[in-house]
Amino acid sequence: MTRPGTTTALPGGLPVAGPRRIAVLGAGSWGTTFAKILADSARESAHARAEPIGRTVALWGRSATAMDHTARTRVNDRYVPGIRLPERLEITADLVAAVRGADLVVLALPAQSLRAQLAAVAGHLERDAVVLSLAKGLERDTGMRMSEVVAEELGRDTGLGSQHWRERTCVLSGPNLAMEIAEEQPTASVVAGPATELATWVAHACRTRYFRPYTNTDVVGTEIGGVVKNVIALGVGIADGRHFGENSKASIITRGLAETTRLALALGGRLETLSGLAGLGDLVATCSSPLSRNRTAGRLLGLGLTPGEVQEEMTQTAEGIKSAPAVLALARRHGVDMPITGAVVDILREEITIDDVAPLLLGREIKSEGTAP
Ligand SMILES: NC(=O)C1=CN([C@@H]2O[C@H](COP(=O)(O)OP(=O)(O)OC[C@H]3O[C@@H](n4cnc5c(N)ncnc54)[C@H](O)[C@@H]3O)[C@@H](O)[C@H]2O)C=CC1
Ligand SMILES: O=C(CO)COP(=O)(O)O
Repeated sequence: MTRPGTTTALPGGLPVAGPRRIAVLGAGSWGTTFAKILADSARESAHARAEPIGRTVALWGRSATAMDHTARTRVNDRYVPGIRLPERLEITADLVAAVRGADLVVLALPAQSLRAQLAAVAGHLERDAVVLSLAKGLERDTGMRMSEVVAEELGRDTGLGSQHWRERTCVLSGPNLAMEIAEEQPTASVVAGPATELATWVAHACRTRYFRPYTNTDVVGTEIGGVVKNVIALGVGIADGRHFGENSKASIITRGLAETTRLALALGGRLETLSGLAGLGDLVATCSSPLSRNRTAGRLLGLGLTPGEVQEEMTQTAEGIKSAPAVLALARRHGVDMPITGAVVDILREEITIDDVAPLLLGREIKSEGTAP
């Protein structure tokens, strides 16, 4: 059955057999790794059909020096050290060349940079292109999800209207620590789109023997799961930095899932999404792994560094730091109680000290368990 607000057909102008050219914008850890997935997928599916590889994949990064170096060495030393990138992957700092003819454009940029980059690229996008957002953040000033930013910004800049882009925008989220995937460790993920056909079209383009995308049409739930788990991972990191043990961390993870689910449901997301890869799956991976930048940032806070000192220490994006206040504001607008997010925001604003956080992280009133407020 089709859900209200979803469409059933592949939008016009798309090759049914899958994208012919894919551009990945953003050559950090996830963009570089995802470009590798796409290039490997193109090779594997051509091999399975005993056909030549018909699909090109380009990875764009803003630094000409860094992209030159990566193109020459086939390794992105700074973000995914030691991983050799597929020979056929185009590596470029030329934005126009990257997106020319691309029928799938993947956005692998930090959430707060996305709008400006969309404005820069809008004039060069193919009208029928599909957009896939990988970012796990809310826009700080507006509280918008990335798919909303894409539809609004491209709708305005291309003159095609936000509905045109809403029908063509998918998001990908799940337990996807980039470095593990770059090492080809088996991993699952979720592609959510406005229609199953479109999500499936995208999923086929990023399926490899080590990366397994599932599909759904719950764009809201999938995005909220990815955004809020970063904030909860900050909370778990704080507990870790305070040398609290596994009980504390499991308690924060579990109650963190409850508040994430409350927010997602209030915004129209679905319960099964939050108990799936984009909810529970990502939360567990991020909160358990020393590879997580958000957990690491939280840990530094727990060890007593100020938020400013933590920002200076972090060489990669920890989205939760900038998104946490926007998550809390969004929750308040929808009357959703998020005590762990609230405590993390208080710490980031230096309104409470790390010594006061233990009771706050798990609320203080006696309530019944479950996701209800
Ligand atoms: N690294 C990971 O394991 C995963 C990351 N993500 C999400 O992917 C998004 C991107 O994160 P990462 O690749 O990890 O970040 P990163 O910190 O590794 O790299 C960010 C990249 O974006 C570039 N960049 C920053 N501002 C820019 C701008 N204004 N214009 C153009 N390029 C700009 C940087 O130069 C860098 O290449 C984030 O929203 C993150 O939450 C999602 C799943 C996994
Ligand atoms: O989103 C991620 C794993 O799914 C990456 O988490 P961090 O951004 O905390 O490293």
